[in-house]
Amino acid sequence: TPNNIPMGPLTVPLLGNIPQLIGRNPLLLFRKWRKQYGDVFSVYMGSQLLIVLNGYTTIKEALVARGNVLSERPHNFLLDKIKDGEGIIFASEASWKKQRKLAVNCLQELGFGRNSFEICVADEAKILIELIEQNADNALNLKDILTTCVANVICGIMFGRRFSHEDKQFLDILANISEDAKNLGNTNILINCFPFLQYFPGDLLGTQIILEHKQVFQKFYEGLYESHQSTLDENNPRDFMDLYLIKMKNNSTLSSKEENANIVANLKALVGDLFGAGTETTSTTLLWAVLYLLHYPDVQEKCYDEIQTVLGMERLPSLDDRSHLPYCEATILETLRIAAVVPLAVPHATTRDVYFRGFRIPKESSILINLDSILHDCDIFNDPGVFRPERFLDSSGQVRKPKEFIPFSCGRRVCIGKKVARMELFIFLTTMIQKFQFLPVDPCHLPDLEGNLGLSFAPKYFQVKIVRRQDVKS
Ligand code: HEM
Repeated sequence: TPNNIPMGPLTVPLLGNIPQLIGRNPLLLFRKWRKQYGDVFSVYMGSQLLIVLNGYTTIKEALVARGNVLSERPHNFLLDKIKDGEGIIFASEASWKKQRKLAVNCLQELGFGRNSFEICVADEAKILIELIEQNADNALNLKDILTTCVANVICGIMFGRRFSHEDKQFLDILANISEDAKNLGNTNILINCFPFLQYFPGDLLGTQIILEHKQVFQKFYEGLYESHQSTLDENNPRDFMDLYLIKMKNNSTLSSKEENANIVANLKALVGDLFGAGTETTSTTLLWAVLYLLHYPDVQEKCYDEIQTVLGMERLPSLDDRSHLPYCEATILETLRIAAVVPLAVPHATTRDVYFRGFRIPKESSILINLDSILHDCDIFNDPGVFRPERFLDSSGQVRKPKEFIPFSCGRRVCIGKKVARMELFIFLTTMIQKFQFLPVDPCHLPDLEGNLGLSFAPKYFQVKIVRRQDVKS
């Protein structure tokens, strides 16, 4: 290929590979193109070059050994419009380092990801059970209940409070996050290549809606910031917002209005990143877990039996039980693998020309980290399309995690919420399985295992029939 850029599928003038991708599942196309062009191939979105990296060895080398030059985030039209402050997820290298370090410090001080944090998760799991209980015996879409409970775990740490399941503003915020996660993937492609499409009447690509949501988020975070600022006690930080404000004040050399505005914009961006990333991903994984349990009732029964043997019906699961519930833990790992909720990670980029595996990755091209190519690699995971928790157990029945299992990515940009996500998945899922049996609404038509790919990979709308375990007829 010209200039040593990786090979890739044939392109159409002006549009690149957009015609092949629109309306298709890119993950399936990428599997095919990997076979044709190898672990490093090119895709063009209009004139924009995307380098797609596949396979464990290639991705590990790119993100760890070459992480210093391949961990930037790309700029694009829509992101630049959405962004106000820096945040972490889409921040570019210079401010990212500072923001990520600060966020990780604050979260660690608050016990995020440590066992002390478990109480927040366990309390929310009890509420989850009550809410499901109220709807047992009916056909139920679990999405809203799960999302609200997962979001409230993050709200506890970020804002020191939880929100009611009937709070209209909160529910709207969560619905907006979910809609954006779904739309951003598709909208991103076209609007970034052809920004003039934003002027087409009728909000053809849903760009306006994304920008309107941004205003709603800003108002929500603004309200929380103001209530924190006006009641801040520097010697007694209550939550992430307090800690961040105190740290920024102590670090600050200037006290100009401009700097204050900057701090507030960065705080809102950071809180938005943690709230968005922490809510959508974990609740979607739980939803996939329930969907797979419908398709694999034997797995559901094995999890239930294990919980019964170790905990019985009354004592709720805690993190200390994790090592005694290896089958349940393996079921969670298998869900993270097969569902691959963030299958293309978050796009990476380069700030200069980089030579990688004999190819040139030109400055400012986007790099897609195809985690799906690892999690569904048949050389690593036999029969990757089959849901089989046993693959994560060794011969003595203990959990065995291959080094290639990286649903949270790896290297400098590795997910900062992975410990907390694993904790939430364990407590929420085992508590639900202990109390309820999940059944298909129509046993002859199981809900689809195909998902929708946006920023995350989410199941299509489905309902489930829930029966209290004490009512299950043996
Ligand atoms: C099942 C749940 C989750 C999955 C599968 C997941 C997966 C990922 C992946 C694949 C990335 C991209 C890494 C890269 O660009 O190479 C990421 C980034 C990130 N995740 Fe998660 N995540 C989950 C939960 C969470 C939670 C609970 C939080 C926080 C509360 C969180 C916060 C973040 C942040 C802030 C980043 C950006 C890191 C950076 O750019 O430096 N995630 N996550």
